[in-house]
Amino acid sequence: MATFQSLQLDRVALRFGGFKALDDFSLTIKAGEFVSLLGPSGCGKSTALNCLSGLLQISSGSITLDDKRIDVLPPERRGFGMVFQNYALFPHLSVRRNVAFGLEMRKVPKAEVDQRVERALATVRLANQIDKLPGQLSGGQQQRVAIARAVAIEPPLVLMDEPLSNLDAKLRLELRHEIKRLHHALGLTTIYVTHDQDEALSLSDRIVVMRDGRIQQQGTPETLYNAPDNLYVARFMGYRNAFPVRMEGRAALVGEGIGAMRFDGLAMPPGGMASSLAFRPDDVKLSNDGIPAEVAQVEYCGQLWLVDLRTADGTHVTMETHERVTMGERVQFRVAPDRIRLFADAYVPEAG
Ligand SMILES: Nc1ncnc2c1ncn2[C@@H]1O[C@H](COP(=O)(O)OP(=O)(O)OP(=O)(O)O)[C@@H](O)[C@H]1O
Repeated sequence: MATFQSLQLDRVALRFGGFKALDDFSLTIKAGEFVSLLGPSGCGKSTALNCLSGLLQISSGSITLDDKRIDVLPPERRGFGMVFQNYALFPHLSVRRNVAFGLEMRKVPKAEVDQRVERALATVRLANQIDKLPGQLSGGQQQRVAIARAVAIEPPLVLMDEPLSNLDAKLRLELRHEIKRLHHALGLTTIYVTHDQDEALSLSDRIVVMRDGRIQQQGTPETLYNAPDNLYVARFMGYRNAFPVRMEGRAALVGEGIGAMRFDGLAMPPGGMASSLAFRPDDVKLSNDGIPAEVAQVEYCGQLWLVDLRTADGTHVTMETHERVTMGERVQFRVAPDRIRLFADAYVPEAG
């Protein structure tokens, strides 16, 4: 496997006409890391990946691999492995020939090509499908061929653009485990684009949350999950209960009048001004002396119930619980102060 110490993007920008799809994008990736770019559709994830691969030419800034400037090189000279959402296999070539293709392009001797193809296919557990055509394989198997093709060239970096999006839920989970296993087994440095919070959390050493072509926050999955910097990142991390907030002394108030929810003992955001508040459904607990609410809706999800609670002033709070509740029931709930985040940024209703 080709090795390096670090890959650095320094103030990279990419403009399509007057539109900045990527702006002031700086990121350092160490060898062996698994880094996810996470964000909604159109935030610039694929653009960032394509700038790395060389499919897009950056407008300004630089990309360096150790001390070598690579943004000036064409894609084939960068030599990164790529895995796309739509597999991008040659339909008329066998699995063996698909995986061999990149090696043949690099003029690797035939005996070594055979060896490396077989090894790569064994790694993704497809050794017994080597002579099939892509059309004779399931979606999950085709994506494993694409992964084998990417790793067979032993690249310094593997770039994956939503590789699991076209698969059904069960296969997605299976292949997610497979990607994690491969990453550890091969020590692959991987940059992974996704809009799926669970994928990013389960796979990554580090997550980079993007918005409008810029980095909002980067950190370990635990940091982003437990301490998002702002409401935008929080929503991506599952803080489904988000509200505008009013401070009265040290108390945070959500809603109006006597039905307002009151939270005490919360940590203020840096700067000391709070405009919004958020917490996750799994941090809402039923309690005998909490905030009164009525159960407005219950969804059974197998392991738990997803419950829509309506407070006295009509505010809706989503709770995940293992306790059975019924529609119309009157309950009380609590959220531990250390599970509630106050943010400086203003509350905006979620799009869609
Ligand atoms: N060739 C292009 N010409 C003009 N604008 C483009 C082009 N390619 C992408 N864009 C715009 O750049 C922005 C970022 O696109 P990009 O594909 O990187 O987003 P993304 O986060 O990967 O989204 P998705 O998850 O939908 O693929 C979008 O607003 C998109 O419309």
